[in-house]
Amino acid sequence: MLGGNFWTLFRSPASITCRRHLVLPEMRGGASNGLPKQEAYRRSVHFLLLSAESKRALASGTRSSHEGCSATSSSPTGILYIDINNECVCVCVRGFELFKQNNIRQLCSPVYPFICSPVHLLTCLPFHLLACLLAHLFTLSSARLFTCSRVYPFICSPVYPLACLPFHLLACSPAHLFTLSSARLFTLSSARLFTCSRVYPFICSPVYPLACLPFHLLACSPAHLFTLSSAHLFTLSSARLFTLSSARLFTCSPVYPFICSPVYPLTCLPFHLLACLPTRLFTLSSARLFTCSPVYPFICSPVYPLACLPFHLLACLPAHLFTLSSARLFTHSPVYPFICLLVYPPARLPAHLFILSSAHLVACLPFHPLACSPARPFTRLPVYPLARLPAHLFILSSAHLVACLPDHLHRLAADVIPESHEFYLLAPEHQQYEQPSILHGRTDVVTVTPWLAPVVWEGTFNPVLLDSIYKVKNITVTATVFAVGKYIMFLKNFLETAEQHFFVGFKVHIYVFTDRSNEVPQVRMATGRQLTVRSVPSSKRWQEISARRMELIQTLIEEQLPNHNDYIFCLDVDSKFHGRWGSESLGALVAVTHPGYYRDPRSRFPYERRPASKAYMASGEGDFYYCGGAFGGLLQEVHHLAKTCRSNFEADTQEGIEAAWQEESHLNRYMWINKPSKVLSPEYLWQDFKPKNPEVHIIRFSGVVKNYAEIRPNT
Ligand SMILES: CC(=O)N[C@H]1[C@@H](OP(=O)(O)OP(=O)(O)OC[C@H]2O[C@@H](n3ccc(=O)[nH]c3=O)[C@H](O)[C@@H]2O)O[C@H](CO)[C@H](O)[C@@H]1O
Ligand SMILES: [Mn+2]
Repeated sequence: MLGGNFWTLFRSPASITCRRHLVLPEMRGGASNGLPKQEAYRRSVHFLLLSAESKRALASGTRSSHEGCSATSSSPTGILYIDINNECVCVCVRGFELFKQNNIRQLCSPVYPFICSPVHLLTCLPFHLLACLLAHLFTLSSARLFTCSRVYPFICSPVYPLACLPFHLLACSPAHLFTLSSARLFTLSSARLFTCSRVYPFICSPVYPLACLPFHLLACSPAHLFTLSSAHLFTLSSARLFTLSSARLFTCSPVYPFICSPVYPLTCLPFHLLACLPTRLFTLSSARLFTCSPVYPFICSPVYPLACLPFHLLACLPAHLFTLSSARLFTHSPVYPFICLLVYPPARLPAHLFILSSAHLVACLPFHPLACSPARPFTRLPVYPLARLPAHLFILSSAHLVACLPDHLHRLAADVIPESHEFYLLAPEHQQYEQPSILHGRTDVVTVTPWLAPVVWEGTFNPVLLDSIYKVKNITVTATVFAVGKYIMFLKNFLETAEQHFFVGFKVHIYVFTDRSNEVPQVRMATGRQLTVRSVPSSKRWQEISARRMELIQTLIEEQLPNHNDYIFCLDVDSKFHGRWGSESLGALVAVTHPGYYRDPRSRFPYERRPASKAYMASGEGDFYYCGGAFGGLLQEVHHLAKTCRSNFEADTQEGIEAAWQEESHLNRYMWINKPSKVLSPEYLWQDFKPKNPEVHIIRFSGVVKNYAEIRPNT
């Protein structure tokens, strides 16, 4: 038997070749294949730990004979097994072949599944993912760290101070792993150990390109430490160090003081950060962190394999997070949906964010409101003991594994539960505009609601600034307008004035719903603006036409407007634009105060007052009276509104009741419960017949005077 410390087997070629147990296929051939034993050994570079049972299955597919034996056997693929105290070491001469075997997963030892697992072949995934698999995780957490010395000698061996970071080593991406086990490990053990520093030969060796080393090693290297420390370490060190290091201190090798030392808690800290290879790190620290290129090429670049793991960086430092979010969030790169999207699918949030939430996310709150939201379960996670990384990785496993594969990224995007983008008001860096004041401004009107939604009046916003903020978001603003029956006559004016005033310079898509498609006027539209005509049935009752809009808006959003990050406004056609209606009106849920009632007490509001109706508003209830002729917001918000109003309207119809002002009544009820995030002043829907009040400095949109009897199908 090989005895307790398997490491001795690999420690030097000499020690290997003199052991009968390790008989490699080439060695069997002896002189016939002309390979010196040492060379044969070097080629037997991939080793796996298999259970005896797995070994049997792999070797022959039979259940015969080998259990507990110390003999060797080989498969046609040149795999050789050695039993060590009932653990089986599999030495694979042609490792890649072995890894390519389809059935390898079943053949893998539960003791060390991740070595044989095909998931390793995901080349750009770093150790987390390797470590993430449930099986691995358990292996790592339960068995390895403390008990594995015999089974996995090179981890546990005192010769190998990385004992404190077992999975780091293992974690090396497949390429690394192979490299390590094949080229490096043995090379190292043979070549480096003698020539390099006694303490950590293979790190210190200039022969060893650090670029190929797993970052852990970087993290461990005193030399790197200094390099890294300038930018990161001190930043990182402040809060966590002592807590985190506590667990380590006992287990770490004195050979590696800086791992164990409370001074160097990076062992337990986000080594992801350190994971950047030296060149990257410089890139990071010099170019990125401070300059915050909006493009963030190093993340997206295929040259940068960590591209798949931006969240590590996110997770590491609030600074990064901010940096990243400021760079990313408005670019919405499809390459990086899960970063760029403002809303993480809660279940797929980078686990680090979960884990670090107690420490980090609070700092990031404004940028990651959802991540921090008390509504999200992960925020209730207890403070994560970072020192216990296996558990940490366990959480990772549920979230990451899927999320990291490039082809899953797009799927992720589709899974997003969209929510408000309003937190991400990212202005261009050098935007010049007039200094704002919190002392001077409109005093004749109220500019904020009791729930702190802005009320948009002329003089309360900077249009240039707002446009620059929303331009970079590359949004499309949809507008719906209904022109059924004779109302088609209003359409031309509506469209022409929209060209002049409605979101000029933005992508605008106007949907016209009409029963008279052939009468839709030809209106020249600017680049980026388009018109779509949809046919709708006419009706004998104007009330029905008006109310049915909710249903059609709901359907439109469901069928045609999948991008939930865009905005929509639903407008009356019998109106014209007279002044700017632009980005200042954007918000998650936007309502316009009715020009006829904004000076009135709520008792005078024409809410639906019959309790039988689902639009019922009791006396003493209600904020403002909002008009049915203009409302909007994020697609998802408006969708919810339209769906709700439609179903309430239809429920009323079932009960034989029609609200006082049809869908407008339902809208008001809805807005009472779902407070609009932005309220537009009556500037945004005036009525031509009404003289302008002094507080109204500009009329932006206004209902034309019309003869109801003439244009409506019924009166
Ligand atoms: C300015 C304002 O807030 N207006 C609202 C108000 O009355 P209005 O008097 O403004 O209602 P309205 O006659 O303009 O009808 C609302 C809209 O429905 C469409 N339509 C209506 C009738 C018709 O035969 N063909 C047609 O296309 C058209 O887009 C019109 O703009 O109360 C209505 C209650 O139902 C709606 O809530 C309106 O939005
Ligand atoms: Mn109208």
